[in-house]
Amino acid sequence: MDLESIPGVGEKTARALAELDDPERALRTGDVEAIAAAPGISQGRAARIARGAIRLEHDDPGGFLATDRAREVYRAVLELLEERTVTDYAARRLETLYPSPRRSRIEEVQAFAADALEREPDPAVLEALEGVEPLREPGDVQVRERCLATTDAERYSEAREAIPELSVEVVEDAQGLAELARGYSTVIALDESFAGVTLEGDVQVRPDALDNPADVVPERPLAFFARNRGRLQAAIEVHRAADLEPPCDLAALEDGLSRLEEDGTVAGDDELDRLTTAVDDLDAAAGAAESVANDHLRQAIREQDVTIEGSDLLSLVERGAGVDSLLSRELADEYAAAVDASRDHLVDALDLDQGEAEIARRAFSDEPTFPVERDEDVISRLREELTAAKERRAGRLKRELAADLADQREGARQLVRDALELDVELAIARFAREYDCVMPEFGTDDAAGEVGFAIEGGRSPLLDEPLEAIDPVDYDVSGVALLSGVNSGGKTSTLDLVASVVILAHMGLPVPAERVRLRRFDDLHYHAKTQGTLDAGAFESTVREFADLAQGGEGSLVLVDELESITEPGASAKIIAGILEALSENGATAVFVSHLADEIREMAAFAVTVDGIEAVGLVDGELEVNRSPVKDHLARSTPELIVEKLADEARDEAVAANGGAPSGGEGDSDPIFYDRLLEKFE
Ligand SMILES: Nc1ncnc2c1ncn2[C@@H]1O[C@H](COP(=O)(O)OP(=O)(O)OP(=O)(O)O)[C@@H](O)[C@H]1O
Repeated sequence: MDLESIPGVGEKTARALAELDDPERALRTGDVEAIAAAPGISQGRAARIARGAIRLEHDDPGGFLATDRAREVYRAVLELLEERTVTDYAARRLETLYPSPRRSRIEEVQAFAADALEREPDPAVLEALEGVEPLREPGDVQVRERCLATTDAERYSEAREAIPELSVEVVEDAQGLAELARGYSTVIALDESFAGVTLEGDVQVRPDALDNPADVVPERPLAFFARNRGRLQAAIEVHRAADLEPPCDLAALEDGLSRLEEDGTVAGDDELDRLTTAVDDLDAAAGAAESVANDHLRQAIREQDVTIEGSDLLSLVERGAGVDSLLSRELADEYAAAVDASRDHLVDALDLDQGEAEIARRAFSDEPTFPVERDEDVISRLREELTAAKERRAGRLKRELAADLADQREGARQLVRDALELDVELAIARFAREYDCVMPEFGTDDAAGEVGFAIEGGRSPLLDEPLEAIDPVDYDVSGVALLSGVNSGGKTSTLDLVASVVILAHMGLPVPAERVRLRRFDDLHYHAKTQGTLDAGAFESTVREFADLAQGGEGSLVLVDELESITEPGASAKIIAGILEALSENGATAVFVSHLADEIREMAAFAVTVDGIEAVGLVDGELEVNRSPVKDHLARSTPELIVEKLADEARDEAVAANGGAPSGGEGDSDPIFYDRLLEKFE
């Protein structure tokens, strides 16, 4: 894929994207997280790039959302979807869904959405998703006890490149290797020429080492799994809870992970634990063993009556002999017992095996001394012995576990991707359930004679009301229509409903209605109500904008809310009538909300449809509104209904005051006056 051919991707971004492991996969699957891993690319930019790649694939010119309000509505419905994701990944991935005029794109997402609607948003799955995140590559792994060695400068560079986790040393000859073996637990010689050389220490000759890095540094795959252990366990849980087809053997992966500590070492091996504890506790145990011997001896000395002949004492003193010779002479047995106890203590405390115990026992000399002291050289040897055994064991376990896990790497990646993708699907499923959505039905490509849109039982997701408080709205428009209606009748909410349904439908998603039929639009121009009268400059630019709109318009859906405030009512009606004429001639679909519907109709050179949201009457003194616009019907205005309401109230008051007979002409509430007004509205 030529990255620079993606809309919005220049040379610099293309270079950044090329640094990704698999840029094509990331772009193809809309993996915003992976795209954002490219240097200098934010999540928001990554989503735009992903949308650009999709546009390129579907030959989509873009620009469906042609106005600020259209973009706002898109953002609002997207937010409703994003709110229903558990993971950040899924929220970012949803950003790659955008309204497109292209059939192939709409159908692609529709197929995905149809699968999504089959999903059950089980609370256990949602809970398990909390722990899933895209996998991370481990940071720098450095292994200090192993090194690579070569005599060749070229191999040296090759080795540094292939296995950066180990240090690479250049040696002259076998002598050099021997020196390295003193500093490292394991030396891996890369040159064939060293084959057959025997040296002290763990020196391995492995000319193929660079081809099998995981064998030489099992820490590498282990670090990957250790770093991602929690995420992988959560993804396993998601697969189980949702009963998803797993891309790898879940039990084997789980078993491998359970053998891994968070720092990449191997867990759950008794022998390794024993050796690790022995190394860690060696000093403390040696100190304790000394105390055992000394306590023992002290006790023995205290309890002993030492009888010594004067001549013997004299000779001892003359020889300058210390208490040690006295000990060996008089307390030899006690000393032997005390030292034995200390040796036993050391062996038991560190749980040493036979070979180690033999060394450990030598830490306390048979030569009597008081106080008894460990031989530091012996303790050091023991430490070296234990450490080497520990590293050998850890190395073997790591290699075994790394071999078990290495094959699961791809499966593990897929496992997490599938879990994250499920979150995207579940967000769509939850949105669709909560808003009682259906998949919309698109008509054929040509608009001629076709419905623009027809919504049955639609409920605007933008209304700030609980779903059960929203009255379902039916509304269909083909061609151009004016929408009249009482104040606060729901005209703006109807435009919002149309806009959100059309946007969701063009995103390929289900829509909040009982049934929706529509044609495929090229773009959506939604103009929100302008606040107050525009000044001359703003008026001019608005008229210019509509002039542009009136030029194009074929394949456009134009929604306009109370444009009349752009200037005084008479002039507004003329301008709106002109715009409607042009849009109608161009075959656009349009709904203009206006309080001047009647005047505009008068001005228009064609029979513009006027639909109306009507107050059906007064119920307990409150206006009751039929939220579904009535076709070809200018809605009665609110003032008329208010007068009707006042007339009714006045009549009731009069009846009450006169014990039944309406009088008229008295007090504030004059029914006759209100009736006179009502006649004028007829
Ligand atoms: N379908 C509906 N179901 C329930 N309530 C609704 C519905 N449509 C609108 N409403 C309520 O009516 C209020 C007014 O709606 P809206 O602003 O759309 O009316 P309007 O006709 O555009 O008003 P105006 O005459 O001021 O322009 C909304 O805030 C909402 O509370």
